[in-house]
Amino acid sequence: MHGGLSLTMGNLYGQMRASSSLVNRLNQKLRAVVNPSPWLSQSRSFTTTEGHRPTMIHKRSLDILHDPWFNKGTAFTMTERDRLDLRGLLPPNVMSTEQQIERFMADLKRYEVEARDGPSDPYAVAKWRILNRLHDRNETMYYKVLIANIEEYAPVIYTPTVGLVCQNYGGLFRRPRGMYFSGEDRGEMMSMVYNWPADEVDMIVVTDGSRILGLGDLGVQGIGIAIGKLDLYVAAAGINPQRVLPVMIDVGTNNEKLLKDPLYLGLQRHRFYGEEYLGVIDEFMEAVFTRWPHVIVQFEDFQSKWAFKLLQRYRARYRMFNDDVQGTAGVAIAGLLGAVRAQGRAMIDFPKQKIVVAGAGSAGIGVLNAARKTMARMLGNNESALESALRQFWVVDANGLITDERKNVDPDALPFARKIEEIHRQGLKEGASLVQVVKQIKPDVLLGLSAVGGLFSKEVLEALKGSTSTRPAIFAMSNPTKNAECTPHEAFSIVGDNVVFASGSPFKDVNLGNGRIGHCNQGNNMYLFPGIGLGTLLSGSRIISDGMLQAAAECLAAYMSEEDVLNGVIYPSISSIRDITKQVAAAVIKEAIEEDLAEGYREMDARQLRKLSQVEIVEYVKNSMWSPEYPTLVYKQD
Ligand SMILES: NC(=O)C1=CN([C@@H]2O[C@H](COP(=O)(O)OP(=O)(O)OC[C@H]3O[C@@H](n4cnc5c(N)ncnc54)[C@H](O)[C@@H]3O)[C@@H](O)[C@H]2O)C=CC1
Ligand SMILES: CC(=O)C(=O)O
Ligand SMILES: [Mg+2]
Repeated sequence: MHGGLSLTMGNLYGQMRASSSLVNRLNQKLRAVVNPSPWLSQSRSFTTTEGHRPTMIHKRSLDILHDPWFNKGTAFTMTERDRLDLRGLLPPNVMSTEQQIERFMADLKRYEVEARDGPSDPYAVAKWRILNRLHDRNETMYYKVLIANIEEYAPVIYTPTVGLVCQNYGGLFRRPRGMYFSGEDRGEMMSMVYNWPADEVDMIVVTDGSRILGLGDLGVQGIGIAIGKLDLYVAAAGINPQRVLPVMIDVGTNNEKLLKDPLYLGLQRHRFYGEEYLGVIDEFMEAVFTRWPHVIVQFEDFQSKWAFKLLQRYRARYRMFNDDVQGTAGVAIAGLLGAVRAQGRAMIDFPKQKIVVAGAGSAGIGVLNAARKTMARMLGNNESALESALRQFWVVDANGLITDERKNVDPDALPFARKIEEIHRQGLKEGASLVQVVKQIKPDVLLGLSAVGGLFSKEVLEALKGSTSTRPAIFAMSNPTKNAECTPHEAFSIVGDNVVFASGSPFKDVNLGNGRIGHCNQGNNMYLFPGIGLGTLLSGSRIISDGMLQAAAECLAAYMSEEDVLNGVIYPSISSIRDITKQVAAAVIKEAIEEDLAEGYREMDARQLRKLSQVEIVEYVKNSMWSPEYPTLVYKQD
């Protein structure tokens, strides 16, 4: 790999006899590591053609990958990975040098063609690359730039651009970030977790790449979403970047294109399923919680079938949550309550809202469950309230309206299957189309988590004009931009100037003429997950309870003033995300204390935590948040 640049030990000592000043210099080098300087590499007398004898190296693990002289990237063989503590620090597929060059060249050539992310910003990927290079070079500066310009760069490091980055990760991959646990690592995870250099890790975001945003199965390339989410943990929640760990669990892919791509970086086999799949995830959880017992694990972008199962499997045992199910639910609840207030009504009127949801996957069902519970609490918090809340929802998936006549309804969606007699009375039937449902129900809210761009077609939006609400709300929450169910321009121009609009990825506000603005809110779980993680960390709660999640959602809902919501502004600006996160974290801590879950964090033990006033909790959160400032460095010998 290093060809003429590498030095074998025999060759090195032979050359050392030739020059005593060089000997001194080389001795110096050898004390630390056999790591030839650029000067040496250019010296013709040191060029070797041997290349078969080993190069001695006094480095291990990430230090090798970050050393341009020794790094071979994806070309490290499995035995080398084991010998040098590299297992898990690289994607699992071992590449030849030729393949590496081919991948690099392919990326270089398609640069101009694929650096496009719809009409929003043709240079988004180019910006991502520049930011990524800074991230690799200087973390402090990277986060300084990100925090100071969060509104401008969140869409680059997060949705929508991160989606495009994941799709092209094979080409964009340069220096590894995070860990890769693969199905081939079974039996090894407990030891390989020690290959990560940090003794303390606060936050892990893990994905298996099976449903990245609305882009489907991207296999090992999904690591980009874990990196993007953790960037927000640092920028918004002030989690120390040395204590975050993005993780990809590579259990194969069912993406046929990737399976056939010789340059794909992940395991080239179909996904594990059943007990085999669970075995891999179990082993991963055990390994990370053994090494870092206080870590919080955020599950991200797992396909629905596993999202719910894994949540149920682990939530009582580990400090974990599923962002797509639980984070999204909280953000949607805050927005739905905002939409009620935007109609000039009190929040307590929420149980009267008629809500049509398109999409019954991890995100849609998460939102439905949370909305049902919120309504039930307002209606008396008992079984009959939970039952009657169900009447407010109509759920449409890829096969149309879900009723109890449907065969093989997903168990998580089953409670929301409408009774067929009731549906007939409403002029509908099993499998009715979205447009038929909107026409007949005349809902207050139309919420999309379908991953189908343009699903809220002209016809659907025309139908929504018949809404019985004084101010219908449209949540086109699917990501990235091209998957949004409609654009704000379509919503305002077809349904009317009065609608409340939110989308998962950012759009610009719409000029309605005569100085009026149609506000485009960003309804994205980024407003909650950083605060849920930070609040859990600082409370020392062993689990993340429903109450803590509810407190986070209520805090976000309360963040907006009456004036804001009446103007159709139901979510805050991302420029205040650090402040929002601080408040959300404080609400989570308060709830953990009330539920007697808080065990404290570092010097702040449980007893002291319980004594804090509301103001003091906020202060505690603020003082615990990391800020990007250069520390003074002093050398200390081991
Ligand atoms: N804004 C936010 O904060 C978040 C947005 N999302 C987005 O939500 C979307 C869905 O995510 P998951 O629920 O995990 O995906 P999923 O794949 O599990 O679910 C998609 C659902 O949409 C349904 N669907 C497909 N075609 C449809 C059609 N023509 N009409 C109605 N329904 C249709 C499917 O039957 C399925 O129930 C993704 O685009 C994701 O990016 C997810 C989490 C958070
Ligand atoms: C925002 C997010 O988590 C998603 O689209 O999956
Ligand atoms: Mg997600």
